[in-house]
Amino acid sequence: MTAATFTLPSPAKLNLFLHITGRRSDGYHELQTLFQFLDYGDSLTFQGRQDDRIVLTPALADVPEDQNLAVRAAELLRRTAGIHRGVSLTLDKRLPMGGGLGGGSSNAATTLLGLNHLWKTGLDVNELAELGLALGADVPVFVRGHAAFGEGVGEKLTPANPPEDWFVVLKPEVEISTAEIFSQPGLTRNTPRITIAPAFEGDASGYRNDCEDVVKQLYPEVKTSLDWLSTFGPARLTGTGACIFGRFPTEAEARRVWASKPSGINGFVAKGVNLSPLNKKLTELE
Ligand SMILES: C[C@](O)(CO)[C@H](O)COP(=O)(O)OP(=O)(O)OC[C@H]1O[C@@H](n2ccc(N)nc2=O)[C@H](O)[C@@H]1O
Ligand SMILES: Nc1ncnc2c1ncn2[C@@H]1O[C@H](COP(=O)(O)OP(=O)(O)OP(=O)(O)O)[C@@H](O)[C@H]1O
Repeated sequence: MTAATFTLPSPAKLNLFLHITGRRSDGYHELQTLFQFLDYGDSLTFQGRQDDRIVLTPALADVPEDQNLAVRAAELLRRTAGIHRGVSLTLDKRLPMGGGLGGGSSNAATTLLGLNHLWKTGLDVNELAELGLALGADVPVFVRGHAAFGEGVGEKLTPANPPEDWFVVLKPEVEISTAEIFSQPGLTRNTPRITIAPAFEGDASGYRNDCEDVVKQLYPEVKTSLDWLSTFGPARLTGTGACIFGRFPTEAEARRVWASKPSGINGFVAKGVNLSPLNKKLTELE
């Protein structure tokens, strides 16, 4: 039975590595990346409505409601499924925006899966992932809900099982636009393609994030935070930044490092998970 009101997680992702292997004729970059989810993120509450309006509260500063990826996902699903139902969405935003944690993409995926459930739209996961891709390159991995090796612009996904380590995630106080980083002349775009075994279970620390050097040059705050976090263990940029993460085998070690961080820098401690908390919760609802 579909409950009238329910809440679903909208987790963060990390790019455990991010290689740029080329550029397509439309300017988009060909990537190879390893996505893993965090057991930390936003949440969305879904409540059916008597009318056909899609309403999101509270509003996000700087994002008009009709451009919010959750609202765009709801409209796209409704149009595709040819239905006329409404919904009230309540967004509990914890993830920093423009941080490389995929918050907007995750909100879109949670909305697609949540409304497929509420409206009994009956689309399968492949159809939902394809719809999601029209909203953003990171949406399909959140829809599928399994850690994955991503290729293309991130939409060709092979399930993976990297170690479920603990992470200290820091958000240096800068805003970084993905478009700005991908348009930098100094970005390397020729990393040789790698092959990883299906269901990769290895350690991503031998690989890198190709955006890191450019981001560190443009944003010294990111370099300072990375230099500090690297003194405790492997540390890296996620996506095009601004967030960086350090990897630790235990929660206790991650929390010890977190406790010693310089004042004035935000972030959180979270566990890396290969099954998305979203898909786990949906299974319980169904
Ligand atoms: C960096 C990643 O987070 C890695 O997971 C994603 O590839 C970002 O993908 P996304 O959120 O869909 O990116 P958007 O914010 O829509 O992209 C903004 C702009 O970045 C550039 N862009 C983005 C992704 C990509 N593979 N190549 C690009 O060149 C394009 O100019 C695009 O217009
Ligand atoms: N629901 C939403 N949550 C966050 N950002 C949104 C949302 N809807 C639209 N946006 C817009 O999308 C932009 C990117 O937000 P997001 O949090 O996904 O960035 P990101 O973490 O850098 O993502 P990525 O790693 O996919 O590049 C924001 O700056 C904002 O303008």
